[in-house]
Amino acid sequence: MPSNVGTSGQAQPATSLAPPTEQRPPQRERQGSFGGSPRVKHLKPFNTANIKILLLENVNETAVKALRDQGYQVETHAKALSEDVLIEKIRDIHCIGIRSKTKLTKKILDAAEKLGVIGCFCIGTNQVDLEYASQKGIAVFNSPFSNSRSVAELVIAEIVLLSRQLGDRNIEMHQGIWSKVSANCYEIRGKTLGIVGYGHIGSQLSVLAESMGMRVRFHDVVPLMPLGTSKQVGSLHELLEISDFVSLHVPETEETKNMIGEHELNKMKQGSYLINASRGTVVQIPALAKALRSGHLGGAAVDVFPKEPAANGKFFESELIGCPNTLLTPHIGGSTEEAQSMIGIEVSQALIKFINNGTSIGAVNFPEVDLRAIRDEENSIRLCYTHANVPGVLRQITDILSEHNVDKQFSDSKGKIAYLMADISDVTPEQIQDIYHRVSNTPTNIVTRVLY
Ligand SMILES: NC(=O)c1ccc[n+]([C@@H]2O[C@H](COP(=O)([O-])OP(=O)(O)OC[C@H]3O[C@@H](n4cnc5c(N)ncnc54)[C@H](O)[C@@H]3O)[C@@H](O)[C@H]2O)c1
Ligand SMILES: O=C(O)[C@H](O)COP(=O)(O)O
Repeated sequence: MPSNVGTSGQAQPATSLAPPTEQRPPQRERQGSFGGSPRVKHLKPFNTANIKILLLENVNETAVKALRDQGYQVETHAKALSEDVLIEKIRDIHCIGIRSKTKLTKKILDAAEKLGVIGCFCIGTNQVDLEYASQKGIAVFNSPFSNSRSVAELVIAEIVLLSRQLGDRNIEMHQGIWSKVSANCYEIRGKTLGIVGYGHIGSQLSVLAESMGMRVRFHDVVPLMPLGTSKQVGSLHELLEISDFVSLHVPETEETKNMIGEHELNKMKQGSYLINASRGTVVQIPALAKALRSGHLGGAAVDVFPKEPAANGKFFESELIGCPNTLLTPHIGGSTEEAQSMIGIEVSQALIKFINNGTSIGAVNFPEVDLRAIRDEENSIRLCYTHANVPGVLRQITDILSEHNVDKQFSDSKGKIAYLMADISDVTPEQIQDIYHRVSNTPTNIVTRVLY
């Protein structure tokens, strides 16, 4: 991170921690003063123009604008970058924004010398090595539900399209073939929709499907409140056996990889349909292709694939190409103007709060810590300390801060790391340097930042 946003134990020059007042950006904004409420300090890094942000995969303009408005240097790319280029680019940046295509592996994260925060401008975070990111003190944010409605609406459309074989009729018409059929075409009213994974998308889909007259049953690994008249069933197999449509809405995890293979497809009803808008690895594609070609399944809609092309215009290949009544879409479940705009706003705000204030609320891999606003005093600072979650750390920090006036402090842990925020008042530039130096040299230090 930039000058006053120290990284792994390396002491920063005194000037970067305590710049002369006239060099500071306009950082003091007054809060509305109902009944004389206290003034709050608007924390900002010393020189926001030092903060370099790399946004890939056509992250929405709402985010680009919000981040540029902060004064950060923002570089944008419409596509994902190749591994080699990414390794070069990531070396020097403080924050990266990606969508579902960019894989932030251990190898890539190791190349990132200054990276402090990652924004996934989507729901899924499986493309990031979250555990390794936390070990390196890199916080990861996403947008947990801004595109859920878009995915649910797409699935509703697909249910209707599949049960009327509209994909195939449309292809035929474009080939000049008139083929008016009603055999094996159905209304969706009264049919059973089986939802696997009843989270943000699954539950939204449940409400929409019931409003179309469907009967909804779902399977989830945790007991959840059924919406409307839907019901949770005891097992995946039970759901597969009773459903006319099965729609998958689980995250990519070790448990969901290859969750739907030959055995599961055989459990599904003759002529039923499978929809996958979750992650490509959840379904075994050769087994699905076989079930479609044999006529055991009546059709499928697939939006996500184990291997997806890196960019528009690149070649796509799959065993599903040419299968009967099979709708293939290029991972567009969340690709609507509304969703992308909301995601841009939500994730950029989380990144700004983390960079400027240290707030980790909403991070997927980090303890969630926040403090109320810091007092608007010239010599007050905020210490943000990411450290190994081992006994005795707080005692060391208390020792270091014991000579100072700690206004407030909060810390929390998640797995192997912990995160502490402390607001300290009446500190001189020399004392700030000393605090930074001593905290960042503790043996448990991962990242120490001082904000003012
Ligand atoms: N196609 C797209 O463009 C698109 C868009 C958004 C999200 N997604 C994918 O959809 C997934 C689901 O999104 P969401 O917002 O509903 O997530 P969510 O976290 O709100 O819900 C996921 C649900 O799956 C359940 N679950 C986890 N493991 C399970 C298992 N083994 N068996 C059954 N249930 C299990 C969880 O308990 C949870 O209720 C995301 O993780 C993402 O990968 C795809
Ligand atoms: O995880 C998600 O939100 C979806 O898979 C959408 O990803 P995208 O932003 O790459 O379209």
